[in-house]
Amino acid sequence: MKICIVGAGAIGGWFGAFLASRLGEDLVLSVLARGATLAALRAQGLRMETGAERLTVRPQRLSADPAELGQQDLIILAVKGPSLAAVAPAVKAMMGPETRVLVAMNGVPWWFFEGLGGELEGTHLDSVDPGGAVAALIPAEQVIGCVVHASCATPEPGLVRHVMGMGLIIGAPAGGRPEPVVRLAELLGRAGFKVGVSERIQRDIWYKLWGNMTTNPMSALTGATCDRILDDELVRGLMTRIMLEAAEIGARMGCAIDQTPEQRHAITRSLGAFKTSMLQDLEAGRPLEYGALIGAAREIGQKLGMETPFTDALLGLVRLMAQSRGLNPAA
Ligand SMILES: NC(=O)C1=CN([C@@H]2O[C@H](COP(=O)(O)OP(=O)(O)OC[C@H]3O[C@@H](n4cnc5c(N)ncnc54)[C@H](OP(=O)(O)O)[C@@H]3O)[C@@H](O)[C@H]2O)C=CC1
Ligand SMILES: CC(C)(CO)C(=O)C(=O)O
Repeated sequence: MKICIVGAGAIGGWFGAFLASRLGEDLVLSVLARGATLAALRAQGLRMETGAERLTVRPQRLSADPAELGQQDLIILAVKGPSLAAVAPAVKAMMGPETRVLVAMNGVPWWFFEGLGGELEGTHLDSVDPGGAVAALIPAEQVIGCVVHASCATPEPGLVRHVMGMGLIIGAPAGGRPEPVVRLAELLGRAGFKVGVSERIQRDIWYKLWGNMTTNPMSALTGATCDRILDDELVRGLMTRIMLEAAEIGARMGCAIDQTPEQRHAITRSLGAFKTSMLQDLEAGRPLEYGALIGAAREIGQKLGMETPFTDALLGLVRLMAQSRGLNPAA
């Protein structure tokens, strides 16, 4: 099987290292990378620290040019939201009619309303895919959605630090249990991931977003780890207000959440002191992915005619901070 990782950072590297080390010869692993990451992968291989284990795998093909990597059976797309539009043509270049693209990214994806049904079916979100360029290149029929329940970091290019979690939930935008999804779940399971198949993956995405849309921006704004954010009753209270808005949106669009914000806070709090990927980006001077994490919630609310004052305030703050630090372009 030919698998290509697009976005060989924390999550892409985590996928690549487990797949290559556990599936060995059944796999031809390619990595599309550039700059310092490509140089490090060429010089030292893909390295991962997971618990006490230190792994180094050697992907068979490494390139910044998708033409050199060729057509793939599976592409694992694990870039941050702000890189999506730039990388989509490279994904397209490696796709044939049977290729599946596993979208392992946080937030609302560009294909969210392709197959969900309900009043927003077919809706396009500019906060995620301005102008629809990504949707035109990567059709929803070839996408497999994915929720990642893990935490990883890249202390240096080509090195992944796996902090916790092996959980994946995957599913097709149109729902059900189509054969390619079931086969992929089996393959990922053989590589050591704990995989669930969802018959309505948008619900799982919305539920994960329910945590990330507050925790990630709050961590970037405050510089605090998740435990400290949730132990501060004023910050936690604001997060609760935002989550109540998102829960209402979810209920309207068929992604109802069967929990209270306090129950969700307790789950995140139990994970202890860790830095969200957005805080890691801030510290590394990289763009922040607020579009898919919180801009999308506001945009969906607007399309449903719902007011989201707390969500809007958090979006305004994190967006302005990112723009004033020169991390994201001014709108
Ligand atoms: N980290 C975590 O613990 C978790 C992250 N997630 C989500 O997973 C997704 C990926 O996050 P994460 O792995 O942390 O991100 P990283 O920033 O660690 O990795 C993204 C990678 O994409 C690469 N990339 C970006 N643009 C291009 C391009 N044009 N060509 C080639 N490579 C490119 C970057 O390379 P370069 O350095 O060259 O820009 C980088 O290596 C995000 O949506 C995140 O929210 C979900 C759960 C947990
Ligand atoms: C907070 C965490 C690790 C939750 O899984 C995450 O998704 C992120 O850092 O973006």
